[in-house]
Amino acid sequence: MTTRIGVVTFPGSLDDRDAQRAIRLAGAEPVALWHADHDLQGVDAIVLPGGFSYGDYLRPGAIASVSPIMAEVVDAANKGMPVLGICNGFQVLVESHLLPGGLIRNAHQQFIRRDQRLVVENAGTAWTNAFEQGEEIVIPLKNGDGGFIASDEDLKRLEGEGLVAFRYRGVNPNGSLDDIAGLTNARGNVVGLMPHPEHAVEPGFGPDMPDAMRSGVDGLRFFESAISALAARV
Ligand SMILES: NC(=O)CC[C@H](N)C(=O)O
Repeated sequence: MTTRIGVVTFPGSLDDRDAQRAIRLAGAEPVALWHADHDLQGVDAIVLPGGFSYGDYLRPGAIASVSPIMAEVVDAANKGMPVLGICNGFQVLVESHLLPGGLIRNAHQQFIRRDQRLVVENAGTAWTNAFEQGEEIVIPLKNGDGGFIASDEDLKRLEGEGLVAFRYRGVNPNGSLDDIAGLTNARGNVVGLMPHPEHAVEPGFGPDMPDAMRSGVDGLRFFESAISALAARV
């Protein structure tokens, strides 16, 4: 049976269609979910996409975190459903307390767009199992509020328990603590990151890849990871 992965659209979501397309290219069926509904339509996994949900009012992700659909997403995540938050989706996960810490204005106060090198620090999650531990990947980054912050206590726990899923390599583009680009929960089903895997799923349309050894489709493996994590479960 085809894996069905839901993509939530909030008012102000921008990358929901790209996420749906990435899911399709990875071999799963994308299912459109609406922020005002309480219905997850029986999906197997969920993506919270990038954008500016509710105009980033209050704080990015803050209003989305209390939208009707998020009550269902939090419940499903707590029961083990794979949930991926991309950029604004990561901000929503943090605001929903599914992941710790916060995301604040980039240290240089500018919106940034770049093809970003990352290290996969935890290849044991539902969204990263197709990678090698310590593998370097390149996917686009584009945000204004990507600076990861956390209390000393949370940071110590994240580092100590291997919950840092991705770290920036080369350049720390936004002043994130410990170069943190993405996190996982302890169970490995909830992952959030600032860069955008759904924009690196097709050769020629993703990051500019000067290195001939690279394909530009590193993002596809996030979605393939979830498909195989779900297949292994049944
Ligand atoms: N690309 C995005 O998802 C943008 C996220 C967020 N609203 C920001 O600017 O930080």
